[in-house]
Amino acid sequence: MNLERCWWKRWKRNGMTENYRAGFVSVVGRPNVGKSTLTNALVGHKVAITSMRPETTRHNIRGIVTTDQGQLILVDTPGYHRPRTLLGKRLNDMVREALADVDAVAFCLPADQKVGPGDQFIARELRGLRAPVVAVVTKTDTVTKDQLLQHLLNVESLADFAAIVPVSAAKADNLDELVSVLIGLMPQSPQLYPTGDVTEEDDEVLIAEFVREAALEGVRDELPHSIAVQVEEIIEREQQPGAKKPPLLDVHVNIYVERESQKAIIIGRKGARLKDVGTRARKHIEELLGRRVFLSLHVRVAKDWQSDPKMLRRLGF
Ligand SMILES: Nc1nc2c(ncn2[C@@H]2O[C@H](COP(=O)(O)OP(=O)(O)OP(=O)(O)O)[C@@H](O)[C@H]2O)c(=O)[nH]1
Repeated sequence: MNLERCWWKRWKRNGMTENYRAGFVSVVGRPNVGKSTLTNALVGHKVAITSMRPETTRHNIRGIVTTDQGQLILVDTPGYHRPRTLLGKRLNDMVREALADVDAVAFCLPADQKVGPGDQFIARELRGLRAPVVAVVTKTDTVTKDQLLQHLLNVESLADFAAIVPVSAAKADNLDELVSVLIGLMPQSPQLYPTGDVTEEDDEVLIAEFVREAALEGVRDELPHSIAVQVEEIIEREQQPGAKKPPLLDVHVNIYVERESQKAIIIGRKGARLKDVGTRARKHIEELLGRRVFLSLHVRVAKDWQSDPKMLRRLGF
């Protein structure tokens, strides 16, 4: 059988036309400009964690947006920044990796911050790419119309963009327009992932990320950078005879910090803070897995792991 014909028939049957477009879009920008919030808003599901602290994203997380016109695989990247540690260097390498071979780049520039040297640095890095770059002005809900207009002019003079699209992920404003602009830049291609898929990440990666997001809440100074999370194991409990619901899943997760004093902060008075972290993370994990979970969190000290190549490798960097 002619494989190509078979694929074509399936494509047609799924209601796709020959004008369908699909491809990869790298979402880049300085730390804390709203890349992960935007990725989640476009995908319509929580695939990337967010926080008020800069440098939250530590992996290239893929989120999938499917419409009748096309499909976007968004690659949410760590914030591009001046690295202070080996981890920082690895994060920048991840961004560069995410930029290789993409079909378009969404460069996020927040409306509430002046275009600065950090943005100019990224714009220079992007200049060498073959892929078109769309400037996405994020957080438009935080400024007045006049301020937005001025910001758009400043962004325009930064580089030669394929388009400039202002959006607010928080207010779901102009997101459809951004999707349509990005799809317009994708190559003609059949759908790359089945309709309904929202991410490519393993459950373990997402579980670790949900725990890290919960652990980040309310901690200050250097502590957010010092937290790393890894799922140790997931064990299915035995099904009780006659039980109607599926058995609980035991999820064992390690939270690494760099010093004993940080361990005490994460655990909190009489373990209250850790319990709270567990409750919040469990909610997202149960949504993700669609079943009840017993989450057990262990806080461990891995001295200066951000600069320890062996530990970084163990943690997947
Ligand atoms: N008001 C407003 N706040 C936003 C919007 N988008 C993101 N934020 C806030 O900005 C902060 C940073 O958002 P993130 O999505 O984590 O930013 P990021 O660029 O992924 O950050 P890194 O992972 O550090 O690179 C969070 O407190 C968000 O709630 C928006 O459209 N409007």
